[in-house]
Amino acid sequence: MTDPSYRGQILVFTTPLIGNYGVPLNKTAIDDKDVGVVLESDKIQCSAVVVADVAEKFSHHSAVESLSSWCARNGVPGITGVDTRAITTLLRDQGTTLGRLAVGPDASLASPSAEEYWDPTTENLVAQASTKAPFELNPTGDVKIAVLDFGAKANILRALVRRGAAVTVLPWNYDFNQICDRYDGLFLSNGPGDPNHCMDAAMHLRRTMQEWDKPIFGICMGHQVIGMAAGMEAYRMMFGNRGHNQPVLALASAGSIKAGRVYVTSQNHQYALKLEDPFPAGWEPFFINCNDSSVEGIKSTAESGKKVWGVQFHPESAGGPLDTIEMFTDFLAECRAHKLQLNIPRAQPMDAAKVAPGLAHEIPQRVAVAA
Ligand SMILES: NC(=O)CC[C@H](N)C(=O)O
Repeated sequence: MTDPSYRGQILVFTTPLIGNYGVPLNKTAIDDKDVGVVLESDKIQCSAVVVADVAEKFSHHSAVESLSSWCARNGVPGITGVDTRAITTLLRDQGTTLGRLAVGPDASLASPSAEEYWDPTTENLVAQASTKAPFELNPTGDVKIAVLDFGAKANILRALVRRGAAVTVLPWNYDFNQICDRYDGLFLSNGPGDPNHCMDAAMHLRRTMQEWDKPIFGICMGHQVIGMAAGMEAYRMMFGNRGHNQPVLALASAGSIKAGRVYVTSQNHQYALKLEDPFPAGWEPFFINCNDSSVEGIKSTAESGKKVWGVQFHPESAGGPLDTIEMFTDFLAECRAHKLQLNIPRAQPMDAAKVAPGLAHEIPQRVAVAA
């Protein structure tokens, strides 16, 4: 409920009893090593929740309030006592649907006109969810990562900081090209709504990918923006992929990921990159969804000389399986290797004939540095 990617959505829980763990205290003080929250952001992001049976009594050592009191404090409506199985069946048949919560006598049998349904996808929800001003986490980290914030989950920032990165979080439409020299890697976050609202970011990124050869990694919305910058198209799926048990097949190896393996992943998306054959020059498919064959990841080819990856799923989990969590380690390892390579002084061209007459052919022209 606090994942900013759910902004604007009414969530229908298929688990019948919801709220029995209660809600923990969500601290909101950023210190320079922590992202400042326990949950995925500082507030409830979804528009409403629908649960079959809400637990008023909660029991968990870290809980401080019930689900309904938390919703009330956040001004987010919830409805209970409805048949979520019937709603799920309807959504399974007709796909994600515009919805509306109404209670009381006036609501019964009322059939609102189409204009009475708010369609969140018409708005740029990313502009609402993104940070308004840049901020830093763990400034003393050894590798400097810029994060384009489309509505980042806290656990993504945590995954970077816990692996030693100094993280600068930038607004979604910030032109990174102006400051790219200061960073060792670029990360593009998850975010709510239609990725086509982020075309400005994709255009900035297109230039970055042409002119900057350091590692770039994107998750979910970030992956879609990378795809759009590479010339691919993002479309709205009839059935989004959600939940914590989505199997994806790796089609290429990179870092900890091995081609041919299936990884179980956490997902939350309504849009996807269109599967193209062939892929744009310099790009290849990275992962494919085992259930619906949708694109789950793309990467730059070895021949392109670039290090760019995007995944549609959530390696940071929270919640869900940790099968792909090492992708953060892989990304930072690439950034560190790249940084090391840049910092090692290159061999100066020498006048071979003067240094060692007769041995000129043995003096290496370039020093190769192992990654
Ligand atoms: N979690 C995300 O980043 C989702 C991306 C995009 N909003 C989608 O629904 O496809």
